[in-house]
Parts: sequence; structure tokens; C-alpha cells
Amino acid sequence: FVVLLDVSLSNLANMAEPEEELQGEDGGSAKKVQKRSRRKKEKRREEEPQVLEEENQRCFDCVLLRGIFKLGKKSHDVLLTRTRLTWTPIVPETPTGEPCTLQPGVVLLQDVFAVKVKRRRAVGQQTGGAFLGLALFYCRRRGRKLEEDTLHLHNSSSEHTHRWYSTLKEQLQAFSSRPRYLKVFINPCSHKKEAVYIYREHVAPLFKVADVRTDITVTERRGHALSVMKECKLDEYDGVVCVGGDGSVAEVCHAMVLRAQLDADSPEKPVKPALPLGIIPAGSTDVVSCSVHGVRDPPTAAMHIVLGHLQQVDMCSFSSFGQLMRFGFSAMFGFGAQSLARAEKKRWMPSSQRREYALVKTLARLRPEDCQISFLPSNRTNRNLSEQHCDFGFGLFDLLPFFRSVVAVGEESWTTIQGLYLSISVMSIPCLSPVIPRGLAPNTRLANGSASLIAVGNASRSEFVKHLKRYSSSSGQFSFSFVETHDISAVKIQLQAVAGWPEEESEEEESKTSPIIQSEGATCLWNIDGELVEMANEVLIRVHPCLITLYGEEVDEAESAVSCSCI
Ligand SMILES: Nc1ncnc2c1ncn2[C@@H]1O[C@H](COP(=O)(O)OP(=O)(O)OP(=O)(O)O)[C@@H](O)[C@H]1O
Repeated sequence: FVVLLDVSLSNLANMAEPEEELQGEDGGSAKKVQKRSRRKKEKRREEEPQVLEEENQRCFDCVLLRGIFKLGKKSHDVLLTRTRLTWTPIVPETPTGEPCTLQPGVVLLQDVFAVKVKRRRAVGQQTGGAFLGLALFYCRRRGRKLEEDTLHLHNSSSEHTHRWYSTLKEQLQAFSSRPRYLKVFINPCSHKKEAVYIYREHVAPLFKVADVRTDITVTERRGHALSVMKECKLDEYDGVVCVGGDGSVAEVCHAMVLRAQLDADSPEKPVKPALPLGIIPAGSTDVVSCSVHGVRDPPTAAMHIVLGHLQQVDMCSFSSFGQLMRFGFSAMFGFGAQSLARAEKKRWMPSSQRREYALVKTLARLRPEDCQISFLPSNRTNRNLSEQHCDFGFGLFDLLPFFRSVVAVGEESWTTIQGLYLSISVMSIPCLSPVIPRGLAPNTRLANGSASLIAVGNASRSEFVKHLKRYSSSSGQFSFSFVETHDISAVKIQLQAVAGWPEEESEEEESKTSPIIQSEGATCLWNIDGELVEMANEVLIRVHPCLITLYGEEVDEAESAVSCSCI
């Protein structure tokens, strides 16, 4: 590499010499020549890093090994570089001149997650056996899905096989983000109680092939993952994995941030966990998993983990009167929380039926909430400020006068809106799902340092249904006069009058026009990451840019698999 670099630099230096001579010969047009020469030099200076980069790449991609292997029944010329393995069929010329039907092929090492030596063994034989060659385990993309595939390279020479095996192993070990030891949490009660089965069938075999060791906790109750996370020796692991639905994911994320705060002795300020989190979807909606994988598919999720694909993700803190409630990705108040509350009361129903029942019933009893929303619009200045002031206090908000639209406090400009709202959502990730491929919050990204505030004002039932329907069709869900969206870095939502939440039994008698007003200090229900959370009537949500690292990638749109039949 050094030699090549030296050669390319000296070539560049030699190229410069004739020009210097030209300048000296023609004194009359010296200025013009000087100008031309300056321009050429500038151009060369611009091109230099590019030339070096190309040389660098060529050198990086120089052949490490070359040998003959059989792929299927035919011999191939196989080349290994630092980035790829390529094979070309070796075809002897035939007297009839028949064209070769075999194609050359390539697999990138970034997609290879394991290499194994193949031996011929008799039934029951545990060790030894004649060498057959190598098996390369790699991942293939099919749309958003990542699928496992195997390349068999046959050569019975032990020396040849060993040389290739150790070189390939060495190259794969250079991928530093790939985990070797993982802490795994499985929620056996998620959705259809299939999380343990999903892990055993789709994830454990892949981890075994990729030589990833695991320490598994099957959670026994709500909060179990949090208590284990508080005490376990995290520095032994390379990552954490959660097998479950959005509620389990939110609990593990919350636990990881709290643990990082504890370790850093930072009681006020959220601290980014050192370990990444992998999510194996086993819930009913799985929007967090879908937002970083683009598909709800456990093998794809496991593949992102073994290949060490890392994605930074923004998170929110939810607090009330200075007290942190939890960290999470999304919160819904109004319609989203009311329908979840109704669904939770019918846990005995099959999940799709339960959701449809809850949606239809909540639509039938649609009622707005009187709220005041104060938000800090997201921009670079505000984002920096929000990073600095990420304590959970309400100091700044206490200074907000009522009914003002824009209030400047220091350098922060808070905007306040007030009225009747059918639904208020705050999402720091797009919340993709197969039903809503572009997500509940298509205007936000995984790591843009802001969240989407979607406030749906009071409207007729039919207008509200139109707005909801447009989520699953294409777009235009926000182009209604009663819908407002804002990119925010913080928001405070204050319920002005608390409407009672009548018991299901008495719902039939519930008045259609006059909600029961309760006394001050009563709590209200929120849907936070698919979990029903009771909070005081004042909630502060702050965005914490890139607070967590998830195994996955940035995804624009999820693969659409099913359509929602309920509305
Ligand atoms: N053994 C357990 N028994 C009961 N609850 C548990 C157990 N383990 C974890 N939990 C809790 O169950 C809650 C819900 O989990 P999760 O979101 O995985 O399932 P789900 O609600 O069925 O899925 P989804 O949110 O996709 O509908 C989490 O808050 C978690 O803390």
C-alpha cells in the first residue's frame, strides 16, 4: 500500500514539471500561463484524494487467496479479496465449441456471517472425518427480507481447506460490530404466546451457526426485564436482544437507558446505553421492529443482529410534574389511548377481533378532549438546547402564560395551541407496520433528532374516519383543516377538563353529549408504545436524539402484507 501510494504521488509530481518549464519560456503571456497553471494545480489538488482513494480501494481489494473449488459438480476458479469472494467456472474447450451455461458469481463478505469446515462423517461419528471443503453462510436480500443461504466450496485437500478457512475467519472477525455474546429477554406472554417458539425456531439456529453465545431470561412478570437489567453484568455482553411485542421492547429500552444513567451516575440526564438492542418481533403490531427492519420477520431481525447492522434511534422521555414515567418511542392520547383501553378490557378475544371491536366502539363513542398543547418546534438551535436541558423539570413551562400562541423563553420559542382534540400523537420514529407501510408518522426519521406531533382537532365522525383511512391507502392523511402536524423537540400536553372513563358495563347508558367531568388531579390514560399508562393531566415529552442503538437500518417504507379490514 505504501509503495503504491508513493508511486501515485511521484506520478503526480512528475506530471507537474513540464508546466513549470512552460512558464519560464514565454515571458509575455506569463500572467495567463500562471493563471492556467494555478487552475490546473487546483484541479489536481481536487483530484488527488480521489486518485488516492481509488488506489487505496484497489489495494484493499487485492487478491488474498486464489484456488480451485468445486461448486456443485463443476470446478471453479475462486478468488478471495478483503471485501468479496468471486467464482468463475473453469470450462475446457470442447471440440464442438458448446457455449458454457455456468455463470460466475460473487458474495460480499459483509453479507457472510459464518464459515465452517465440511467433513464426511459416518452416522454417530462426532469427530474427525475426511475433508470435503468449506460452507459459507451468508444473507441474501429479497425485498426487505434477509434470507439465509449457503455456498458449498468443495476441495478434499486439508491444507487447502484450512488455509481458506483461517483466512476467511480472520476477515469475518474484522467486522467489529458483530456480537459474540448477547443478553436475551423473551416475553413468553407476548401476543399469541409464541415468543419462545419464535426464538427457538427462527433465531437460536442462526445464532448457533454464527457462533453467537446467549444468556437467556424468560420474563416471568411485567418489570422483570427491568430488574434483571439493573443488576446484570452488562460489560460481559456485546448486545441485548428482546423477543416480544412493542411493550416488551419499550420496557427493555427504558431499562437500558436507566441502567446507563445509573452507571454514569447521572440521575437527571438520560445517558445513551453502550450496548445495541436487537428486536425479534413476537407481538401483534411490532412497530419498532418494523421501523428498523421494514418487515415483521424474525429471521430478518436475527440476521441484522448477527451481521451487526447498527442504526441510531431517537427516543422520548415521558414525565409528569418533574417525575420521569418512562422512556419510549411513541405516545397517543385521545382516540389511540381510548381504543387501547377498550381492547385491553377484552383480552380474552382473539387479537384482530379485539382490535376491530375496540376501534369500532371507540369510533361510535368518539369524544374530543379539551387540551392545551405547548411545543418547542424542532430546528438546529432548539435541538441543541433540548439536548442541554434534558432534565425532567418543568421550570420553563411554569413561565408559560396561558392562551399565548408563541412564547419566547430565553432562546427557546414555545408555541401554544388550545382546543378540543380527538387525538394527539407524538412519535420519535415513523412507526411503520405492514398495515401502514409509510408509518403513523411518515414525516419523522429514526435519527433526525425530532418527533412528529400530530394533533387531530374536533371533527365529525365521518371526517375523522376519512383521515384514519388515508393512513393505510397512500397519503394525504394530514391534508384536513382539523389536522395539524409539527416537528418538535419537546411538547407539553395539559388536559384542561378531565372527562370520566365510564366502566364498560355502564357504557350502554353513557350519555352521547355530556362527558363526566372529574375533579382536578385525576389521571388520564395514554397509549405509550402500545401499553396503557395512567398519567397526571400534565405530561411533558422530550426528544433525546440518538439515545439508543438498535440492530437494523433506516427504512423508508415497510413491506405491505395485510390490509386493515376494520374501517
Ligand atoms: N411473563 C409475563 N407475564 C405477563 N406480562 C409480562 C411477562 N413478561 C413481560 N410482560 C409484560 O407484558 C407487557 C406486554 O408485552 P408485549 O408488548 O411483548 O406483548 P403484547 O402486548 O401482547 O404485544 P403487542 O404490544 O404487540 O400487542 C410488557 O409490558 C411486559 O413488561
